[in-house]
Amino acid sequence: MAGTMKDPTYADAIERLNSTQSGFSVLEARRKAGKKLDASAKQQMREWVSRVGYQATDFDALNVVHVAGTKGKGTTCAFVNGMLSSCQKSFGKPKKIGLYTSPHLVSVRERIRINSQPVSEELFTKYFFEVWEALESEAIRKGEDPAVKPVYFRTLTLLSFHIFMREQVDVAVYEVGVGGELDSTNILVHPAVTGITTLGIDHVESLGDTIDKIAWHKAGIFKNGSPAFSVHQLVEAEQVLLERAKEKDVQLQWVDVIPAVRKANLTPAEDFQFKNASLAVRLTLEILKRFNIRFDEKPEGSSDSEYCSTTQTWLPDASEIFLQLPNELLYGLEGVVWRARCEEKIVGSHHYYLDGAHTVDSLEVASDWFGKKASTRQAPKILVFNQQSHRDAANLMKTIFSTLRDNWKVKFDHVIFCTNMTYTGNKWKLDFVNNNADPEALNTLSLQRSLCDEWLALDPAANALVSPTIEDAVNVMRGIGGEIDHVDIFVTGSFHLVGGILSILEGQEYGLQSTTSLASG
Ligand SMILES: Nc1ncnc2c1ncn2[C@@H]1O[C@H](COP(=O)(O)OP(=O)(O)OP(=O)(O)O)[C@@H](O)[C@H]1O
Ligand SMILES: [Mg+2]
Ligand SMILES: [Mg+2]
Repeated sequence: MAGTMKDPTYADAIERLNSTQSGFSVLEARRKAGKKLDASAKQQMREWVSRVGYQATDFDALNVVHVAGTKGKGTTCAFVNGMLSSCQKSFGKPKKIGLYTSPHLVSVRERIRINSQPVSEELFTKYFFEVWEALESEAIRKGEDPAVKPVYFRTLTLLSFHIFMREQVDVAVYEVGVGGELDSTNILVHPAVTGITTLGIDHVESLGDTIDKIAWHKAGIFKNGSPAFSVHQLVEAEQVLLERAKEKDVQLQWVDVIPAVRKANLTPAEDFQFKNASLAVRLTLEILKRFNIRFDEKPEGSSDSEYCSTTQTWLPDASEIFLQLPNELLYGLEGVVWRARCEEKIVGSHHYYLDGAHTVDSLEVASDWFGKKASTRQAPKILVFNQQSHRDAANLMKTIFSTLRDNWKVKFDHVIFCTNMTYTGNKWKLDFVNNNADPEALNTLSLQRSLCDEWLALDPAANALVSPTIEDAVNVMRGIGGEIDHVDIFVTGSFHLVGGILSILEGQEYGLQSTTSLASG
């Protein structure tokens, strides 16, 4: 077979995977040409899938929960996974739960999990090369260039399908990558259920710059025959979702915050999190129906639930407002730790607040969360910020500044702008390689320098500085507050940044322990 290696290693797999990143120059060219997501994307993805030996309908067997949205996708998927895991403990089913999310924090394997654990290096390597070699030999058979491969995210999506099929996962929870309609996950034909989380503005270059265009894309995951749920949205967005549902003959159900979910102990205890969790409960109930899972005890206040008097078992009706959650669902929700989202971590006198937010909406949320916590204390405050992609980094940075000033009267004493490079001396961890950033801008730190100037214009009293790597930033911080017993540090703007800080604070092995991103039950 083409390109077959003797005993390929995990590093070999990651190197090949990284070679599929579009690269900065391709992305630039595409941007300049004003290229939107390619309308033939789905057809191309079906072609790749067939080269690996599947038809899209084969994935019906995965009982997929498919989730789109601007914010809260990953969290909602993690909640569904958490509840299914705790049902698995009580009822022995589903037997294997797949979870496909993005981005990753420290290891790319975090994106593909089975029963909450990232797939092992061994399995990842084995299945990666099965996919890779199938793609090459099919290309050669068709007289095409075997070097042409699907791009990074598509390759990972292909790999996830292959792994979940080969490992005989019986439920798979899928987070959409970008948008919905044209996303590589959207070749799914009969998902078990689809869900839309909160919509806002992001990825304007490919999805459009208004909420109705964005809603149109997200609604692309609705499938005839699959129940669909969405949290409430802005009026324009709701209208588009309803129209798209009608066009596909899908009955769309709106999800309000479920009173019983409101009582759950969730982190952060913010409104958006209760919305994510309520949506997740509704999605999970659809899966429980498929597996004929019913609860033994009928929780109080669930009057018109689906109760079976012969077996004395019970499943809440999805449309019901119930006041108390079955324990499996409650513990499943409460056990979820979705790392780098409103995460607090204490290291000596340093109290870290970490959130990978990188849109205006989510930075407002994250800044409010930090403000609420940190404004109560007289302590030095540090901000560490990076956003290396083409999002409007200056605008994102200003969102942090004004949210904290206006809502919490919080100012930062030190502001550090660093790159997304983890270690000093240009050392990258393979899983962190990002070919999509402008290499020239990284070398000259031009983005960091201009952000630094703009911050000083907003707050001349701040000690604002530029740091070439994340490790350098951590070292600078270690030198701050030697005598002081408490320093509040807000790290935000990018998952690469937060993942980098965490791996420096927790060591290389971070992200591969059982506590990573998800701990359930
Ligand atoms: N429903 C929501 N509305 C607004 N902000 C949210 C919502 N849910 C989560 N967030 C914020 O967005 C951050 C990212 O959450 P999450 O990873 O669940 O989103 P995502 O949709 O997967 O994002 P990404 O586009 O990065 O994959 C969280 O830390 C939180 O601050
Ligand atoms: Mg996104
Ligand atoms: Mg995500």
